[in-house]
Amino acid sequence: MNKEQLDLLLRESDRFPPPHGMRLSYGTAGFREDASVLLSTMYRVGILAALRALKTEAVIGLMITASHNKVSDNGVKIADPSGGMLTQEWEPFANALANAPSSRDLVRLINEFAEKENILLDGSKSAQILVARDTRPSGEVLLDAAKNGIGSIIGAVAQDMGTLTTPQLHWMVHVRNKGLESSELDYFNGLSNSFKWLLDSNPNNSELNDWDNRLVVDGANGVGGQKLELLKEKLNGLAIEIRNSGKGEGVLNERVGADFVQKEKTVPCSFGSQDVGIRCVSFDGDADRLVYFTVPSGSSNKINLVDGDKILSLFAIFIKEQLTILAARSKDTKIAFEPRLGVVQTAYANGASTRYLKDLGLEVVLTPTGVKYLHEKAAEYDIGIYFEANGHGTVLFSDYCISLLQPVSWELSNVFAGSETHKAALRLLAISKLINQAVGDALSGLLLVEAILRHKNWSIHKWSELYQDLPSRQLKVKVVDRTAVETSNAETKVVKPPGLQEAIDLEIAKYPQGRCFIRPSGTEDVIRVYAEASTQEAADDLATSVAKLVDQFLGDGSSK
Ligand SMILES: CC(=O)N[C@H]1[C@@H](OP(=O)(O)O)O[C@H](CO)[C@@H](O)[C@@H]1O
Ligand SMILES: [Mg+2]
Repeated sequence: MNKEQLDLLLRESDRFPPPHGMRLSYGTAGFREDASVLLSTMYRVGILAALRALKTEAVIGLMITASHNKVSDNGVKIADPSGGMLTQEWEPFANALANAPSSRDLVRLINEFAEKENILLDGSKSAQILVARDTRPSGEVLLDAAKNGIGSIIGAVAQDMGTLTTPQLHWMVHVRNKGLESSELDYFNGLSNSFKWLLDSNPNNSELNDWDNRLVVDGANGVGGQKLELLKEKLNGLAIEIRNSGKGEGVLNERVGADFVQKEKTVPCSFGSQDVGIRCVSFDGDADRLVYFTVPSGSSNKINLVDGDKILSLFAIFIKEQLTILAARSKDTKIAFEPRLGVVQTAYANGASTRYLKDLGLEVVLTPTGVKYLHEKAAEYDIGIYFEANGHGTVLFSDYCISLLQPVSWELSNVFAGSETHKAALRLLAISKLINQAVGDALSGLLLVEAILRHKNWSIHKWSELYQDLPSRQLKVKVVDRTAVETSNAETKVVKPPGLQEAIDLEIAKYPQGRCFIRPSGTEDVIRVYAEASTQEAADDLATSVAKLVDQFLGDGSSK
């Protein structure tokens, strides 16, 4: 590090002292805390992003959001050159940077790491970082701190993309590094054009006059509703009404949004009896998750949830159908096109969904919780579909798969132009353009769901009846130290503390179709408990008794 760089870092970092007595951790979704303690973290993640951009010689993203968490929280995460999450290999360095007690320690860490990674800190190279934030009031000040961090590495430049959804920023990084157009308008045009194409490729277009095109969207009072307002202008064929768009009285994520709807299975604010039977969808605060639901008739405030597992199932059925159409014709063409299709879930996937997918003949694998794990696994397939039950997911097409699909569609256009086979190839290409290739995206996910439902002429009820969810319950337990719990087998077994898994197994054995696991949350200071059983009462009882066990082994007596 040259003297100019050293002086700059020492001077700037002194302005952002770290909070006392806190241990920050780059968890399931970056750093997340109460916004009031995050200034120094933002500054330091700015440095991290600049180093990553210098190392990879590519555009990097920095997103300020705390997703579904309460409005007083905030957070930050980095998008790698592919548009995916920061490589896990850099997470220990991210932790060390965030927790360095003084400016001198910080500079020492940067120096050592730069040497190890062969990153030149002499200003001889330039680096570009796209920065954005969601609609949280704390975002602006925190973004300034992050820009300061980026500016503390000579040669690194921040480009402020303003207020975006998390997936928009990841998409911009992804396409920018492919040398493609990456403005917000390009994003909206890409989505609306491929959506239109999918609708036009519908075999039953004329019979669909009775398809109910009404859709009511819960924007979680966040950025997603605002962006959908813009996208909506470019969409035909859907009657979208947006509520909780963040323009009115409501508070971000407070009794609204995908996390609330999925975990509480309760009608969100601004929804009610007027919506009975209509297709409704909730985004989370930064619009990287979506779940559908309907409001049943009657006085209860409960909803019928159509969660990430059912979205995954819908995508899987449709893609499999297109592949089957193509395979049937492959003998008539010279092209052998049999891509490997894989489905990736976590232990939170409802057991009924996993069984349903396997019964369809699909290859299903489980990974630990967190998009970085699911994404990595899905990328191993030619077409990999991943979803968390909470509604985060997407469909990944490998470059190899796209490179085959393109000539297949051309060859088919010569011999079978306009045929179902030709359309199947074009539909798969349209899906690969519509669905976000970098991360789960509520906007593109919504359009793909809508296109498929319309294609199949399915109501949300028909979709919901693909299989019956097993009753489930999720609880959180506050413990003294959540890192005391260690797990294995995609988080389904506890390995530490000793004896806890055996005690959980004894509880599970009491319930027909019982399944239960615990794991430390990566975004909250709690242990999460998930239980499934043949009745709701049994799932509730199993979750409660295992929460008690967690409390006995680790707790401070205040489970909630
Ligand atoms: C049970 C659950 O929904 N966990 C969520 C939640 O992580 P935890 O590590 O469980 O706090 O937030 C993550 C980031 O959004 C998401 O990937 C994950 O699925
Ligand atoms: Mg989110």
